Amino acid sequence: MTDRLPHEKGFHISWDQIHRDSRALAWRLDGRGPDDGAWKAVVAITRGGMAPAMIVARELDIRTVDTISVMSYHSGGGKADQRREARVLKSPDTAMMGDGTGVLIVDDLVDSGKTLELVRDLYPQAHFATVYAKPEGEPQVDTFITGVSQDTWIFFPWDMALQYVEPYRGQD
Ligand SMILES: O=P(O)(O)OC[C@H]1O[C@H](OP(=O)(O)OP(=O)(O)O)[C@H](O)[C@@H]1O
Ligand code: HPA
Ligand SMILES: [Mg+2]
Repeated sequence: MTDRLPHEKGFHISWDQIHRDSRALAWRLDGRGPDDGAWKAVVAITRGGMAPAMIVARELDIRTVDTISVMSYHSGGGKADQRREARVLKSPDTAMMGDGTGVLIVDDLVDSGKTLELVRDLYPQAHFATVYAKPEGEPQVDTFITGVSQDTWIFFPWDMALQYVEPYRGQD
């Protein structure tokens, strides 16, 4: 069961498209680190940020890669007053992270911004990059490639499978 509702539109991303868009993100970030443009490390926000982070690390030849595990969930009682919250399940290496200076923190998308808000509180000097961004979360992200409307649900390739669909004009 996803919290997909009440999203009106679906944006279906193929492996090829997430690869192309993640490479575009890497090229956008190249040379923008604090130390003569270099980045110290890449940290993926698991799990959705792992594929984009791997591509960014490969494109920018960064070999210090770590993860921060964040789980978002709905808190509160009935559906109406449920708030989207997030908590950290696993942290990256403390010595490497410091205040986040020189660290690229990568995720697949920002929606409400709750996930990035939580991580930014921990590492305020890090650079936050996502492949996709919805308007509500844009204030939390420093660099993103493609904006999508708030009422769009993004389907990632790891959440989908190729399957048969009936012809447009069914047999009589
Ligand atoms: O801006 P927000 O409203 O916080 O939503 C964005 C986050 O939600 C999704 O992760 P999810 O929490 O579903 O976990 P997963 O990446 O492990 O699937 C997505 O990968 C982002 O990390
Ligand atoms: N797609 C997939 N996962 C998500 C989304 C989305 O649009 N928003 C929050 N998590
Ligand atoms: Mg995620």
